[in-house]
Amino acid sequence: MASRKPMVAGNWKMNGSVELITTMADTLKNASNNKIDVLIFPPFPLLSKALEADIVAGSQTVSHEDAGAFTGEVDAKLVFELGCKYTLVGHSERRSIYGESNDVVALKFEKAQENKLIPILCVGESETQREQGLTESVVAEQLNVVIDKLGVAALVNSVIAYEPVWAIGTGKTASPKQAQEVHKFIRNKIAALDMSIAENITLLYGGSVNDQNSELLFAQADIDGGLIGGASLKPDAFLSICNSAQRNA
Ligand SMILES: O=C(CO)COP(=O)(O)O
Repeated sequence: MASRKPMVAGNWKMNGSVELITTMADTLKNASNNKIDVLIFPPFPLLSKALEADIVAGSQTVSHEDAGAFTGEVDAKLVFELGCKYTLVGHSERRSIYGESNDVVALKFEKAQENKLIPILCVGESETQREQGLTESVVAEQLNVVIDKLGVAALVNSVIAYEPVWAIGTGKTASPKQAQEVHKFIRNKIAALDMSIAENITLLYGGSVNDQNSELLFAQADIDGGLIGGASLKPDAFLSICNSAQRNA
């Protein structure tokens, strides 16, 4: 019997403000979070404000190094010490804009877990890759690099977010059927290695999720919640997405 808990996570990217933390904290008090996990990934300087306001918060990335002369980087140990439970790793914007390879993403995943953070591993194909029928092989490779390096057991304390690159910030959401197909592929792939991990791992969908489409997406059997970009900057829309997840929990 699967025991996975739905999750709604807001990735603010390079957006937000101290004021938005306050508004969001007030709004999220209305989200009864007992059945789902609700969390925010604000920019680094807002993390302590979010935690002080009782928002569960995580970082948008962590360094793949422990410490040292890496100007501008932030290490996982510090993020954990601050009070965070989660970090994103391998978001497609980190991969495409900052050149993070699958190997670097796997190192970040490892550093997160070594420092007691739960990594949310982002995977997903580009539009061209989908058109070429490569969706499953791209997603499989992104997962394999982590599994080959750390073993399938490393997935126990992790979350996977399927975010098709063509759906991010474009308003082109994957249909519930398209998203479910890839989520099912991911769960089956893990199940081939370990059934219990596959049944219990939380799989999020991300890419133009809003308060109009979240209900149907979250109703899919293998979609356990969402990683929300733009709509997570609008407290009312974000609350309404949380409520959809709650209804489907
Ligand atoms: O990248 C995303 C979340 O990590 C999705 O962004 P949007 O919801 O703005 O498409």
